[in-house]
Amino acid sequence: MECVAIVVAAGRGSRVGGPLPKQYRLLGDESALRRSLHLLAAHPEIASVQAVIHEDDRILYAAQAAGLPKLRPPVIGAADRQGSVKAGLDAFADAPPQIVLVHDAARPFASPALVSRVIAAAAQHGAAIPALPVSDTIKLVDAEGRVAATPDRSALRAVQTPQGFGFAALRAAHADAAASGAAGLTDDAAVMEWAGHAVATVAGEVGNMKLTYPEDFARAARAGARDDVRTGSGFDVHAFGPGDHVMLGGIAIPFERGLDGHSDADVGLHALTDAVLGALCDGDIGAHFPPSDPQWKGATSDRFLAFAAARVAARGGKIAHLDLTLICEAPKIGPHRDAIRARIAAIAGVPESRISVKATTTEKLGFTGRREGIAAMATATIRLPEEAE
Ligand SMILES: Nc1ccn([C@@H]2O[C@H](COP(=O)(O)OP(=O)(O)OP(=O)(O)O)[C@@H](O)[C@H]2O)c(=O)n1
Ligand SMILES: C[C@](O)(CO)[C@H](O)COP(=O)(O)O
Repeated sequence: MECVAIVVAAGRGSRVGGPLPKQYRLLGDESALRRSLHLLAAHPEIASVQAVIHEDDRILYAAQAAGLPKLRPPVIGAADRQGSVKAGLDAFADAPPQIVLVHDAARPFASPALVSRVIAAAAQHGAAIPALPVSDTIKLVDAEGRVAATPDRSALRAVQTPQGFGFAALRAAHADAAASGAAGLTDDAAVMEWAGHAVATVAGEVGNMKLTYPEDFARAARAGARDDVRTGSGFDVHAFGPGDHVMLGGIAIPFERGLDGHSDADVGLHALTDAVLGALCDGDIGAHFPPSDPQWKGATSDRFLAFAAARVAARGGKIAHLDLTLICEAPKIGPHRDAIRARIAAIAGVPESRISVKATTTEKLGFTGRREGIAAMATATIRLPEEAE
């Protein structure tokens, strides 16, 4: 069952104000839009992601989308959210998927678990939205602000995105609503209700706030400060054997020997993979890629680090920093340091400015000093959302 996602990001953020639309403002080191795109693009059940943007934001968007997988070219939105969602749906007309999620760029803190919950419920019920019980008493007021009624709070819910739907039903509902001039439908569930469909609810998340007012950015900063920051370490050794190059940090370095190993023996990428898995408390490289399994014989080690990085992303986390130390008398690492940093950055999907590569000898002492092999130590720092607990 193919599932795609639409991220609506064409709003102007007038209630927040400021020189940049709110979805492009930085929250720590990333914008709300990039966080929302990353959440969906990294999710294993989502095939592709369609962003809907304002025509004035093409350059801003390109910077935020850089390097993210599964993104389709953006489409231009409309004057209201309802019209922007319709533009996103129309972009899939040629190859309609079964399920579509619609998510606000302005909700950057949804978790991968919530995405999975909505997809499962949408597949089962045809329409599903995250909902939370309300804790305030809600009043209906008249035009003068006088209380007209107090609805029964136990039946009220505050609803969020991502919202999930059968694609064909949502597209038809939006088309009919637009043709009938039905306006003021502030979420996609309301469009489906208008068209006569039942909508199921799943548990929402307290942390899945929408950035609507200036104060929400201060709240978001406090939430970010509660991220679960973890460090992992990794260590690996491979002995020299016959060959004319060694693989180190994902690049081939010409040398008078090779490194022995079941895979390509890239001792640097192995140490980094274990460091990332260690930070996740997710076993080690041997548990995920057993040397006894013939399919890993001769494998290039970039897949091991990419796998570990994907496990961080699947938990809604990010790699904040990788630090690799290569220990050998030869080959000389210095001339290759920049190439190694660039390669590790590309494999792990982390900016190069967050990758450190160092080298040292053991002053001719021990097995590395006797030029019997190469050792590598690594440290990884990752940030997981608080919900990951
Ligand atoms: N014409 C619009 C209006 C809104 N949105 C998107 O819908 C989401 C929820 O809307 P809201 O929080 O109201 O954003 P804005 O419309 O930008 O905010 P404001 O009403 O304060 O201008 C946001 O990700 C916003 O970018 C959109 O794609 N197209
Ligand atoms: C879709 C939504 O986020 C669900 O709570 C909300 O309705 C969007 O409202 P907005 O006025 O467009 O921000």
